[in-house]
Amino acid sequence: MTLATLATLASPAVELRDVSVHYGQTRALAGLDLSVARGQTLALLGPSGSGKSTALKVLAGFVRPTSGRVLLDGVDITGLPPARRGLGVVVQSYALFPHLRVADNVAFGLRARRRPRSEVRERTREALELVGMADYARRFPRELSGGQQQRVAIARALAIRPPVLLLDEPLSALDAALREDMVAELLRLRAELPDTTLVYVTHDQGEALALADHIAVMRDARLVETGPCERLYRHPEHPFTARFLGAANLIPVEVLGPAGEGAVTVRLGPRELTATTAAAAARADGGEAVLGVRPHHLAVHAPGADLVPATLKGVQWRGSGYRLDLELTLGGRSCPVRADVPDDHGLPGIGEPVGVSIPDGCPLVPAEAG
Ligand SMILES: Nc1ncnc2c1ncn2[C@@H]1O[C@H](COP(=O)(O)OP(=O)(O)OP(=O)(O)O)[C@@H](O)[C@H]1O
Repeated sequence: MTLATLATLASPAVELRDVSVHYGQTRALAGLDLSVARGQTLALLGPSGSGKSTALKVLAGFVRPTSGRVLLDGVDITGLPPARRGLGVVVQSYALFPHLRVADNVAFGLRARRRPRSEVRERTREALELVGMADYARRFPRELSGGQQQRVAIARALAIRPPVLLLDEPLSALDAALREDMVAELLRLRAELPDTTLVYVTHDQGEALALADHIAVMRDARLVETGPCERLYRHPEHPFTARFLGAANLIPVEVLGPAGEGAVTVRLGPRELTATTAAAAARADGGEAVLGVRPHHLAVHAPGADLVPATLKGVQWRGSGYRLDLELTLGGRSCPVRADVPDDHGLPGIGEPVGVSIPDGCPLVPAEAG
């Protein structure tokens, strides 16, 4: 193995280095650094307008960055047109050619690359089998359901055997039930293509957690935080991550001091709790910090001396349970929070006092960051 090959293997599969994009006066990306390892699935997660699609388009080559570089296996491809990058791209609207049959849609990229006929036939069949659409090869896109069209779009991207597959909200046009099915399909596909690197744009945290092994959280043209899914969910370092990934309530607490490895004691109303800390949050020692408490971690009781006093502000029935709007009273300040509880037994009327308990083990995040 040559040194050059070794260097390629060690490089991330795709990388954005200090990439900025301006569309006229709009800044869509501001100094984005992103690196995706070979075989990794990275979800780009963030609210609408945060720059996710732009980041993907820069990787695909559809948008030229105002500044910064794009690397594929360590090689600078910033100036390379999309077709010469050899990446698979699937966008929101399936963009199948309506006048071509399924098989011809899938074969399109291979024919454009002037591959021999036998190879085109073989790879088209293989790609359609991979997405479970081999029986539909002769149909036209209009004769398929939305989910089936989406699978064909994925097969078309896969047919060229791209080392990197870029998916931009591929399920956004589908209804909820079909999305669930497609997430399961994509997971199966993922398992069959362990060496393919996947970048998946979504604003749906459930999809991101189900499909990705790493998540990059974006907001306002910038990367907020990136890391393995579980780390980001359980130990977010930024309040925005805690809120966006798991809808955590951000409750101000007083940090009292360390409580062993990766934990601190905090005071929340009348209670002392143990909170987990990531490296950045540990710096909040003694300072302003907030506890990220997910709605299903709050429990609501009748008022009590060792409970956080609160007022019930609203109740919504959600089918599988109840979503409560509460206002915590914390040393004269009030803090709105949401709680998800399984039933409404024992709940007082709107405007009445309640007591709230919060478990140990919620993540502490610095209040000033994010
Ligand atoms: N072609 C364009 N011309 C001008 N502004 C654009 C263009 N494309 C995107 N923008 C702007 O750039 C910003 C980032 O857009 P982008 O599509 O990357 O966000 P996003 O996070 O993918 O959003 P969504 O989830 O709504 O698709 C937004 O403010 C958007 O309005």
